Amino acid sequence: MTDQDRHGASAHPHDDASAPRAEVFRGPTEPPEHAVAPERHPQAPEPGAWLGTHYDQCFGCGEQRPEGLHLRVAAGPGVSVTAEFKVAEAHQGAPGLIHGGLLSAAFDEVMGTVSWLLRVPAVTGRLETDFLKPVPVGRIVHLRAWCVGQAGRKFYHRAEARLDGPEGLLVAKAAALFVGVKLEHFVTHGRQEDVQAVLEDPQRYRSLRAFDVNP
Ligand SMILES: CCCCCCCCCCCCCC(=O)SCCNC(=O)CCNC(=O)[C@H](O)C(C)(C)COP(=O)(O)OP(=O)(O)OC[C@H]1O[C@@H](n2cnc3c(N)ncnc32)[C@H](O)[C@@H]1OP(=O)(O)O
Repeated sequence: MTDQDRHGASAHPHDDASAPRAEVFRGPTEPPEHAVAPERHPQAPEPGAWLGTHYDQCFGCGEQRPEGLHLRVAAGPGVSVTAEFKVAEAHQGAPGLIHGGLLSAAFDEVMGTVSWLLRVPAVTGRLETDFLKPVPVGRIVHLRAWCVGQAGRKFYHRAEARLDGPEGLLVAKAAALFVGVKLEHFVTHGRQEDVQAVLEDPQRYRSLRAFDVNP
């Protein structure tokens, strides 16, 4: 059976007149035509400044999670951040290699931290990862994430991971759609004992005030 037999008159399924048109295939992580360039908040930390953990129990950046990634994220130029972590024993999938889901988690964390420069609390709507090379235990993964566009509440981010430093071997790439939310999102949906603990801790509350200036 030929392609023509399978899909009617045309040789390719996407040539079928009843199939969705090309723009439908752009994908939800691609900024639409009307997207605007993201704006770095005037009070965002200077490039090079450490952004610190947003929550000490966070798997990505929290200091209190022994098995976590312990990402240290720094503001970069424009609307970008950089970060590094060391691949630990607890991060293995195949013997001696990082678990792919944890690399995606690292991307999620750094792209999530881009929100700090925009001063808009946002959560991941969609996250795509291209795994290009295996990543061994014991190596440093250097990450960079940046925002490529905004359309209303939707923020379009990109990220890359390189071995050992900013000029190292490119091992993975990611694209994501983040959706801006109100702080109520966290307060309403989080397990209440954890939410209360955060709200009652003045140190944590100070870091959350970064978001209050935003409409
Ligand atoms: C106590 C306080 C602590 C605070 C600490 C801060 C910590 C931060 C931590 C960060 C940690 C790291 C980060 C993490 O790990 S964040 C954790 C992982 N993410 C989540 O848990 C998010 C779960 N999802 C939701 O809550 C809702 O679905 C959201 C909020 C995302 C949207 O529901 P909402 O009802 O609000 O809005 P909407 O449905 O009208 O959608 C709005 C627009 O977005 C478009 N869209 C949505 N989803 C998708 C999709 N999948 N593909 C394509 N498009 C999508 C949608 O079509 C629409 O477009 P348009 O029709 O307008 O054109």
